[in-house]
Amino acid sequence: MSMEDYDYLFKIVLIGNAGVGKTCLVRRFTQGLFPPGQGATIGVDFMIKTVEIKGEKVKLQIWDTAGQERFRSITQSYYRSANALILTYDITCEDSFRCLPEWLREIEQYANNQVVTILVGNKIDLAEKREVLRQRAEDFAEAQSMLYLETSAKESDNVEKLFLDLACELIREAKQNKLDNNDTAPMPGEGKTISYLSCCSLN
Ligand SMILES: Nc1nc2c(ncn2[C@@H]2O[C@H](COP(=O)(O)OP(=O)(O)OP(=O)(O)O)[C@@H](O)[C@H]2O)c(=O)[nH]1
Repeated sequence: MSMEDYDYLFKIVLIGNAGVGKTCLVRRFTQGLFPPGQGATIGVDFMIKTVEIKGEKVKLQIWDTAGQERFRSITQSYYRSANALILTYDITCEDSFRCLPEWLREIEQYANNQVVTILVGNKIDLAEKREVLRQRAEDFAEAQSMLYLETSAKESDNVEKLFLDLACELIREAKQNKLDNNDTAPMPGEGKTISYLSCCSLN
């Protein structure tokens, strides 16, 4: 019998400006809590959570990177081995949205070209402070062939959905790759689009 206690292992890396809520999203998902007075991440942090999807055990290795510019050279080295990237911004902070093209350049430069990327607008509990309209973010995500989801780490809105839908998509891709026997591996530089995930609707 195998010593491994899971069917799949995926690496998910969170990136985005400082203060958008990456650490809170990870803590909410892995520990079910919203940490009071969450300090800035130094370098990179990581957590593990194993979930069961349709009878298969999926181990998620979740890497939480520091948004601050001065850690960029450390965090870049985590992109390459990522199966999925969660590009996060704060819906109450126009600046964090305006920086997205910069993050996309980082992804293009450092991530592998099969990486699955999802754009997340966090802090939807602060609706009255919203600076980035949902439609604008959806249009941006669509133009970049990314999925889009809005979350609240504080209120636990869409946080489970974010990670579980990603896990479903990664399983689907892993199965597809096995079937294709790598015949249809994307050409270098070719982006990866994913269709929206209804396979694991959990609500
Ligand atoms: N209202 C609200 N506040 C949030 C939410 N998520 C995070 N915050 C707050 O936003 C601040 C930054 O959260 P972090 O999770 O540390 O942000 P980060 O993106 O990990 O920041 P860096 O580690 O510096 O890159 C904290 O004060 C959190 O309490 C949310 O969903 N709603």
